[in-house]
Amino acid sequence: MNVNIEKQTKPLLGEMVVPGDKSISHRSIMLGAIAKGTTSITNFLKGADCIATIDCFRQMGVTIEERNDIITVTGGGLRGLKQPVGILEVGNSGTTTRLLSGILCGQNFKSILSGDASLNKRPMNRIINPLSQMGGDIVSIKKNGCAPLEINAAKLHGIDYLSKVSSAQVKSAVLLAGLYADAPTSVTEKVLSRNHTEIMLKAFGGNVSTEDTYDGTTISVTPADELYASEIDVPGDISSAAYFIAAALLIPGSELLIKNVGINDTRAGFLQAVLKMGGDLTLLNALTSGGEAKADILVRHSKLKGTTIGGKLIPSLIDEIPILAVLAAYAEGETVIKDAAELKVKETNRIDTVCDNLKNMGAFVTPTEDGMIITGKEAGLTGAVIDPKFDHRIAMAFSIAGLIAKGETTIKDGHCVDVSFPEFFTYFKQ
Ligand SMILES: O=C(O)C1=C[C@@H](OP(=O)(O)O)[C@@H](O)[C@H](O)C1
Ligand SMILES: C=C(OP(=O)(O)O)C(=O)O
Repeated sequence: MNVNIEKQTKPLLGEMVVPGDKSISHRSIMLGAIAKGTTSITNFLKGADCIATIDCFRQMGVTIEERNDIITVTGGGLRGLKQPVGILEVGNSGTTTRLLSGILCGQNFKSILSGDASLNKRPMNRIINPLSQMGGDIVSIKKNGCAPLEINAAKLHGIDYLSKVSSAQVKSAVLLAGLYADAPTSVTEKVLSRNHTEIMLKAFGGNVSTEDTYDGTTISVTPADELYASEIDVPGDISSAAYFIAAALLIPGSELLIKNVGINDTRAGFLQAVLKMGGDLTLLNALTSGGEAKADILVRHSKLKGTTIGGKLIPSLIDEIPILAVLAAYAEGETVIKDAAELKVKETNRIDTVCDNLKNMGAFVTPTEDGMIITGKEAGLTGAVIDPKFDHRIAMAFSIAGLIAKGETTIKDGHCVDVSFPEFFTYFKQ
């Protein structure tokens, strides 16, 4: 399905909410499924990725129901999962694949995980290596370091793992496997990646601790006898809010309030980057609930300037780089995005896909090994046919670019937004 986008000159005024956070939604199903009792989840994101997570656990005998917009997950405890009959289909979701692999390494049955064409090209040695060090029996079936993955029953040992990448998926896979190990497990990251697993594990009764160490941040988990059901209220997804924040920043006269957005420090780097660019953002009604910080975000149209986005900020805004690149194309001066080589191993190579599509719209952009350099264009961008290569973040970022570009923009295969934000184009039209 191609989506056509016309230039929009009317300001964005009023209030909105965005759907629940994808990372937290995945984890609420996973922990609910291995806990004893019934977990209830409100504001769960019904995006394709999180539905893939639900389907995988249903296939392992977990009862997951929806009533009045509340999802309930009835887990049978840490050892309550049953051997799946068929292949566990993880779709487009790296989070499902990597976190679930950590859990599956601790089970006493065989399982196979496989995804779509994009997922089956993404690197899995980053989890195969540490999980194998723990004694896990996990292999890439095609021996190419990618899914499909086959996992067999094994006894797990605790390890101290120094992660090469700041990746919450790697960290979480190891910590979840650590629940099933014979001794404590730790993961050290140079820069702390999103910490939703640690926060939620505590809510389910897990014993997790975090400390600053010489090498960065070390997160430790002790083997658990059981986890216990909890109640999770998922905050709005800052990654989804980012597109509308960007639209309001770019369209003159806009003043938009986005309510109930997750602003966990390890996730909210986008807000810091926008502030560095001179964006007018105000946080209102900030509070912490279930360990996760949230707030309403008031955003007003702003004249943006170029900046450097790199270093420690990168893990906290990694999924927002496509939309930051769009903002940079409209900012005054040069924006350098660096230390973001991880972009190459997402749903697409996001350095190439962003740069190619920005160039199509007439932007001044140069890809680099670990990011890109963008020089803002006073005359603005011109509408174009955008090929997001089935990458939801690229489709949404360029829909916003199309809103302010001259002429018409067409987003090819726009339905790929279903992965993280199925109602995106409905919100967009409103
Ligand atoms: O743990 C998570 O929920 C996620 C972690 C990030 O990936 P990495 O762990 O590969 O950095 C992010 O890009 C992804 O959208 C969701
Ligand atoms: C990279 C993403 O997700 P995942 O790794 O779960 O596929 C994303 O949502 O941008």
